[in-house]
Amino acid sequence: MPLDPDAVLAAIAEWAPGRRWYPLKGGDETLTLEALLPVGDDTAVAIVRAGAATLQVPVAVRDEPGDAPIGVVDGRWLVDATHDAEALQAMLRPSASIAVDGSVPHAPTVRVIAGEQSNTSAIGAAEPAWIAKVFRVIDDGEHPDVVVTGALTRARCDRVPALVAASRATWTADGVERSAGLAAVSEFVADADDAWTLVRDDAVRALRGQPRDDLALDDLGRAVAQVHVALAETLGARGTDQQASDAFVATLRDRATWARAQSRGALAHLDAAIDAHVRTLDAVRVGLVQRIHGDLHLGQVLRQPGRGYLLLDFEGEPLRPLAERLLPEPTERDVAGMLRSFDYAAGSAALEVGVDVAEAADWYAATEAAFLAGYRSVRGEGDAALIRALLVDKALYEVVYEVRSRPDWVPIPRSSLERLLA
Ligand SMILES: Nc1ncnc2c1ncn2[C@@H]1O[C@H](COP(=O)(O)OP(=O)(O)O)[C@@H](O)[C@H]1O
Ligand SMILES: O=P(O)(O)O[C@H]1O[C@H](CO)[C@@H](O[C@H]2O[C@H](CO)[C@@H](O)[C@H](O)[C@H]2O)[C@H](O)[C@H]1O
Repeated sequence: MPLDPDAVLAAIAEWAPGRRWYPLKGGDETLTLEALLPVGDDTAVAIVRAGAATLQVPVAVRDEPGDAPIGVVDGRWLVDATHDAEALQAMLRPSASIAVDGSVPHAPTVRVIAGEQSNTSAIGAAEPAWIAKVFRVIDDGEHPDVVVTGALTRARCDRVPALVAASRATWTADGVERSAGLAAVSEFVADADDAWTLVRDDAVRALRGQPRDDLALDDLGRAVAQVHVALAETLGARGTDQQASDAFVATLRDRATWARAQSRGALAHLDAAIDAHVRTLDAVRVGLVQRIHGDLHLGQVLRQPGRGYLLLDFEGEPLRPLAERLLPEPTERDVAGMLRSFDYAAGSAALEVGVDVAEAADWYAATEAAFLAGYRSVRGEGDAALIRALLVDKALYEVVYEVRSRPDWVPIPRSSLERLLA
């Protein structure tokens, strides 16, 4: 039975603003339906316009609400198709409006992973198991996660889960043809530990003087460097001339301006220090640029017994426009991202233990040294002045991220900035 577009949109408009992945937090935007792409019986992908964002909402009609009901349409349940094995796999197969590169082994059941995600990921209990990441905010053009993970998979780099398949849709909105990536399916890394938990717990134990395991963070440094080498080999690296270097540095200045405007006063006491920092950017130079991770932090890293550390989620920073996230960047940005994450682990551990973050200084220094030693064993870690500028850049971004998402954590990046800018 064809779905009634008006009824589908009405149900989605009620439900979507309450989802973690919903990008606009005001809640009073008018949603419009750009397309409803059928992908089988009673299943469709709704392409929804919400403010400046385009959202993907896969839906199915069922007799029962299941564990992810959206609303009632024509007396039946409209459900979130990412939670439904049959419907999810229908959208991972080619259809009239959806092209799929690769093929996904059949899974009798799927399980959506819980947590604070920008997208929705479901594990398919197939042989071998896979994880499908369904992008929620979609945009025209290549999806960075698909481009980068695809290149690393083709290069047989085992520091990322292999890309199994990727889907993209084409539709027409207001007479204009649009085409965007919808989902990426990757090898599921079983029995893996999340590196944020490992490293943060290690910081807590260090602050409490408790016995600790060796986390072998030199292997994490090697993993990041191996990914950088593989990306340069597959997608290319190029030198920058003065003009390109200046243009990059200008983006750091713009980001500082953006962060000040978006930080709801959280950076007001650092006004003079940020001004002084912005002036020092004149001396910063960028050498090589290439595709990088772009939002590297410990939450994007898994450790699998016997395999070591692996990197996930090459989408770049979710608060940045997609076009910017596709640009080549200095690898120093990823090195700085990981160092910021160690500092976050220290800040979060200090909050838990109830001590000043200064007490974690030795832990931080040893953690940074292990990571950088591993990185350096594969390739040079880069330009120190650029890394410092990118540490500040990331901490400024993090203040905005925390103001919007986790106000209790604003003090973590803000106290880092106070130290970095002192
Ligand atoms: N290939 C994988 N194998 C095992 N777990 C994974 C895999 N990919 C993602 N995960 C888990 O899913 C979480 C979210 O994945 P991620 O790609 O970071 O999504 P998002 O962009 O929505 O944050 C990760 O932190 C990790 O715990
Ligand atoms: O994982 P995402 O791509 O959605 O990244 C966003 O959320 C991250 C938090 O989940 C945020 O990372 C910040 O918090 C981490 C601890 O939770 C910390 O390890 C990172 O260093 C810190 O930047 C990331 O900035 C944001 O883009």
